Amino acid sequence: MYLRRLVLHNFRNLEHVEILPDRRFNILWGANAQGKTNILEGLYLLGHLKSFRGSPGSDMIRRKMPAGRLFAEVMRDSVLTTIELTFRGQQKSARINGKPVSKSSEFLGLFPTILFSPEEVGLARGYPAGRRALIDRAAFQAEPLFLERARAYQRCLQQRNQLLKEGCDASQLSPWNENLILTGARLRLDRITYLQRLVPQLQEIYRQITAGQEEADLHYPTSAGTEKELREGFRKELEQVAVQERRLGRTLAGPHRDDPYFLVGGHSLRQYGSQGQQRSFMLAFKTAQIIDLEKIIGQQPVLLLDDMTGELDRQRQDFFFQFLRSRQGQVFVTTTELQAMCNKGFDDVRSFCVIKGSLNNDACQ
Ligand SMILES: Nc1ncnc2c1ncn2[C@@H]1O[C@H](COP(=O)(O)OP(=O)(O)OP(=O)(O)O)[C@@H](O)[C@H]1O
Repeated sequence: MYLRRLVLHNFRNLEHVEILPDRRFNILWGANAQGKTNILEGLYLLGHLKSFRGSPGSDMIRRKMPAGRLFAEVMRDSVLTTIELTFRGQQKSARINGKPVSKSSEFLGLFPTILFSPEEVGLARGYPAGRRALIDRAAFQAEPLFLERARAYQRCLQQRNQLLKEGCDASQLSPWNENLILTGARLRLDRITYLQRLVPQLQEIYRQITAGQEEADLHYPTSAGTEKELREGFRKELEQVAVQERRLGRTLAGPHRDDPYFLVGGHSLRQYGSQGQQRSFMLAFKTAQIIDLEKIIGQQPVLLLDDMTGELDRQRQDFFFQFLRSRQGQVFVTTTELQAMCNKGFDDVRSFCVIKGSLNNDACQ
């Protein structure tokens, strides 16, 4: 699977950019704040329908313009599919092969991408929500059904929080408890199932990155079990916090509060990990995610690497670029240093110089 053509129109600072990428390695280069990451964001949006920057759709439209548009030609097993996203005000509409799409599930999965960005390195040290989101995004991509089930939990959680806020009585809350337990246990099981597949791979890669010097691990806070056991466990947690929940008016237990812990050498990465260990962990996580996704979907996802040079030292970069060379998939990487990136040993590299929201290879020579 690869991207054959990309058009970004009135998207962020890009007035009209058209890219005919190489099937393997593409470098988006230029000075700071020119629009390189905006192009990656457009690619990510076409795969995930969401920005990795957490921005609302209206932020994506070029300032003073009524609408922005992303268009891509995707080749998969010699079949061409066109995908298109249009942003107008707060509205976002999607098309596949020119036909409007009503359900996001029809669109998701057509253009699988995996992002590696410097911001993600901070997740190991940050709030639990970031670590949950990292795992969820990876799991949803491999198993789109997980996303539907996670949304069912979120909807139930919001309703239950609303009732708690309004000071409802126990009988009103009871059906919501049951639904929360059902959907919450399912969400925990989905996360645990995904991690059971991912973590052995992550451990192996971490060993390789550190030349066998260190071990990494990732634990989900609720112990694995059957769905029934997870339901019973969640029920007990809710019973324990029932009084406090009524006082504070919100749900205090459940998968929305779980804190997955990342470990290196048996110690918490968040509390004791060095910068280098955090970077290595994230590199191992992402590499494991790529390998897993390739196995699951039988296609190579497109990799989006946002300026990794500043985040990874030479040894880790060498490891990662060796891994990239060993696979066949398409890669887009942003950098301010073209030459450094060209020296990574790729045979086919196409570079695009980004200046003030336009492509201009001549001006960059
Ligand atoms: N909606 C928008 N309309 C116009 N310009 C925008 C919009 N959103 C962001 N920008 C501009 O896009 C530019 C940032 O682009 P981008 O994040 O792609 O930079 P970059 O080339 O990746 O830089 P760096 O190397 O610093 O990461 C900024 O100048 C910002 O003001």
